[in-house]
Amino acid sequence: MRPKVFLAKQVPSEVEAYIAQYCDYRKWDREEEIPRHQLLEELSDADGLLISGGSIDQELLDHAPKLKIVSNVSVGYNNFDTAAMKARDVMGTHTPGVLDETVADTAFGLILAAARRIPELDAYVKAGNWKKGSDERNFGVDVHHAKLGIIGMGRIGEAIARRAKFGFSMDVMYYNRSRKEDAEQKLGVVYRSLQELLQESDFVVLMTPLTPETNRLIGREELALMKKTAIFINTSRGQTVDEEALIEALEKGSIRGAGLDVFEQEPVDPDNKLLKMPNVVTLPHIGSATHQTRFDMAMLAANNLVKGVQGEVPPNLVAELRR
Ligand SMILES: NC(=O)C1=CN([C@@H]2O[C@H](COP(=O)(O)OP(=O)(O)OC[C@H]3O[C@@H](n4cnc5c(N)ncnc54)[C@H](OP(=O)(O)O)[C@@H]3O)[C@@H](O)[C@H]2O)C=CC1
Ligand SMILES: O=C(O)C(=O)[C@@H](O)[C@H](O)[C@H](O)CO
Repeated sequence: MRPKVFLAKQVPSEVEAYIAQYCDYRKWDREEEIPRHQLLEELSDADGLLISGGSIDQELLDHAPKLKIVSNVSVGYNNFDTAAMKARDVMGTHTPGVLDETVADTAFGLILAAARRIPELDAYVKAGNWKKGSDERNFGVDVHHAKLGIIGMGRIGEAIARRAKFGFSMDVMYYNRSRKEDAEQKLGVVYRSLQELLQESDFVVLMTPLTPETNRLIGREELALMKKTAIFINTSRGQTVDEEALIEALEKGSIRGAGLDVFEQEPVDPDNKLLKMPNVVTLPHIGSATHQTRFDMAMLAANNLVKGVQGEVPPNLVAELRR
C-alpha cells in the first residue's frame, strides 16, 4: 500500500509531482496557515506530514496514530517537541544548508540598510524632501573595516562571516557554546565570550537557533554591554531577544539602530513600537525567501518526507532524534 501524507504547506508543482510518485497525498491549498483543528483531523490516517512552523506537540501526535515523520520546510525546528516525538518514535527533519547563502544575503542586507539608513532615506527622497546637494543629517556609518560580532557561528553564521571578511574587510568575531577552530582558520574569525563580543562589536548579528537556552539570550543586560554606536541585527527567531528591552535600548539611544527579520509575534503587531522607529529596519521574516531557495527547501523537505514514510532514515533528521 502507498503511504499517505499530508502537505500542510503549499509546495511548487514539481515538488508535488515528486511526492505523488511515491505517496498518496492530501494538501492544504491556501496561503494562510491551516487551522489547527483541521490539521489534527487530516492526520488521523497520515504516515507523513510536511509543514512549516506549526507546533508538533503531544496533542498533535495524539491525533496522528500512524505518523512516522514530520518534515519541516525550514532549518529552524523550534516548533518540534522533540521529547514527545522521540517517545512516540516519530522522526523529524529540517532543511539545513540549502538556504545558507540566501539568509546570509538577507542578514547582510539588513547590516547595510541599517548602517547607511537606506529605507529611511528612500522614503525621504520619495517624499520630495531632498532639497539640497548633501545634507550631513543623512550620513550613515561605515560597514567596511568595522567590527562584526556573530552570535551563532553555524552554517549561516559562516556564510555571513565570509561576506564580512572577504567582501567588506571586516574584523569578525563570534560566540558559540563551543569553538569552531576550522572556521577560525578558514575565515580568520576570532572567538570571544558573549560579553566581550557585545562590548567590542560595531555590528552584532544574532544567528542561533531558538532553544530553551537562547530564549531571550539578548536582554537588558546584554544590550547594555553594547556600544552606543552599535547596530543590532536579528535574523534568528524573535524570541531570542527580549523585545521590550530592545525597544527600551533604542528609545534611550543606548544602541544606534537595529535590523530585524524576526519578531516575538509574527506577523508583527502594526502598533509595535519598533515599526515607528526610523533607525530600525524591518522585514517580514523573509530570510530564505527567494524563489530558488524556497524551491530547494521544498524539494529537500519532500525528499526527507518520502524517505521517512518509506521506512528509511531521512538525511536531515534533526540531531535530537538521531539514534
Ligand atoms: N530569518 C530567517 O528567515 C531564518 C532564520 N533561521 C534561523 O537561524 C538558525 C540557525 O541556522 P543554521 O545556521 O543553519 O544553524 P546551525 O545549527 O548550523 O548553527 C547554529 C549555531 O548556533 C550556535 N548555538 C546554539 N546554541 C547556542 C547557545 N545557547 N549560545 C550560543 N550559540 C549557540 C551553535 O554552536 P554551539 O552548538 O557550539 O553553541 C551553532 O554554531 C535556525 O535555527 C533558524 O532559527 C534560519 C533560516 C532562515
Ligand atoms: O528556515 C528557517 O528556519 C526559517 O526561518 C525560514 O527559512 C522559513 O522560511 C520560515 O520558517 C518559514 O517557512
